[in-house]
Amino acid sequence: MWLDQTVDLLRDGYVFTARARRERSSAAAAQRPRYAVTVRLLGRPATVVGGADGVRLFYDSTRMRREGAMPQAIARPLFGRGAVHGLDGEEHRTRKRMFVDALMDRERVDELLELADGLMVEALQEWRRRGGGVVYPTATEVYGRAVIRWAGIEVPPEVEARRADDLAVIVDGFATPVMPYVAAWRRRVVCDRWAAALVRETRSGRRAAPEGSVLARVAAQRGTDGELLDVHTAGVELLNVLRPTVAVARFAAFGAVALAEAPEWRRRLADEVAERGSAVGGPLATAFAHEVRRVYPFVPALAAVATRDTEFERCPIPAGRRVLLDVMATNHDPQEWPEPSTFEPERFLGTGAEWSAPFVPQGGGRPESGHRCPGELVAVGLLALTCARLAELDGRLVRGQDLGWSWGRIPALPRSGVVIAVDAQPSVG
Ligand code: HEM
Repeated sequence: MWLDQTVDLLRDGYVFTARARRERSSAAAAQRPRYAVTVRLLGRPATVVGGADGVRLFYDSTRMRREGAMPQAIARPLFGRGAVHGLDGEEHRTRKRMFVDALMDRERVDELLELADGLMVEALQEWRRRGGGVVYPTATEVYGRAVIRWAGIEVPPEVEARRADDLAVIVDGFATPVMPYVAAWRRRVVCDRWAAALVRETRSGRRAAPEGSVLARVAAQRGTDGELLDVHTAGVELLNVLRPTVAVARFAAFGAVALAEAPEWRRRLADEVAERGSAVGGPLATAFAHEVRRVYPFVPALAAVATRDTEFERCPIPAGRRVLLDVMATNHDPQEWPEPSTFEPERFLGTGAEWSAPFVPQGGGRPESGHRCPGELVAVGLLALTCARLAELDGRLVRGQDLGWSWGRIPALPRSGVVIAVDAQPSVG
């Protein structure tokens, strides 16, 4: 068996699978599989799949499980111990229903988006006063404050800001040795304690959580045995709503870059806000957000384990083999996406492409019945309103900043955070 490639994965990040495919399949170029390549990670072989067929295989729960798929060294700091991400079968269905009920209710999500929009307008007014600002930290704080309040967690504003920062540090460092990873773990411990205390206080009646709020739901959540989840696990799941919402700020930074590179879309989005009198839920801004999620890097790959012998592109996958879904390559598959490198939001205008098999920025299949992300309404809504407000702001990128990112650093982010200058204008909103 060939050498372990875990170090290559840490070094190559997003381009690891592409590089592995190129190196392994050059000998058989005529018969080159589109996705299938077997790599060796953490001492075990793993087979890469992708494209629409790969997505169908990966989300076939009769052939794949999640338990043991993600290395604990990554899953623990990012998702927390006992999180929904690693569950299977009835246990997963029971836990997942809570997320789907809380996060896929359009009316409730609209309340979150309106709250976030109000905070975003305030933040951008402050930018106007100061002559500009930086997209990533601003979006981190706005999304953090909004989701904490919407989740039914009443805490002082400085705690909202601190927790938003903690959660952003977890996302930033979970896959990057050494200092970012240590920082991520430190913040994980702090956030776990905080979230467990919120659950404990809610259960004991010392804290009021509005009915139907995320906090009320996690505090009341039961396992398949009918018992309340232990406070640690309930807290972990509370954070599994807050943390990824804050992480949408990474897409916001990329969205700001995309807007700067597409002046025509900037005009269209600004006009849409003016016509609709709202930045929430605009069809053009929503299509723009989908295209940002398709084009820019966030999740590189997902992991499962085969539960029985199967195959992909004639490559045998024995039971027990780790399987990686190549998210980045699937979102850029030239057989599925014409001119995949071109930024073109029209692909998502009234086409339903956001529900097509090869669109997997937040996983594939159905959120109700599989592991697909239940937070897409939230993520797309926040990203769309942010792009719409930035379009309306009509700022410009500050020259000389480093908008590049490292393909080796997961998750990616433009290095400058995206610095925007704004001319003094009368305030709107
Ligand atoms: C930054 C934008 C986001 C990205 C890129 C993202 C991506 C993903 C991906 C790739 C998965 C795994 C899918 C799978 O394993 O098959 C996932 C799962 C999940 N996401 Fe998101 N997500 C985002 C935002 C959100 C938001 C805003 C929420 C909550 C408000 C959320 C909550 C979850 C939860 C609870 C799961 C676990 C689902 C399960 O295992 O059944 N995510 N997300």
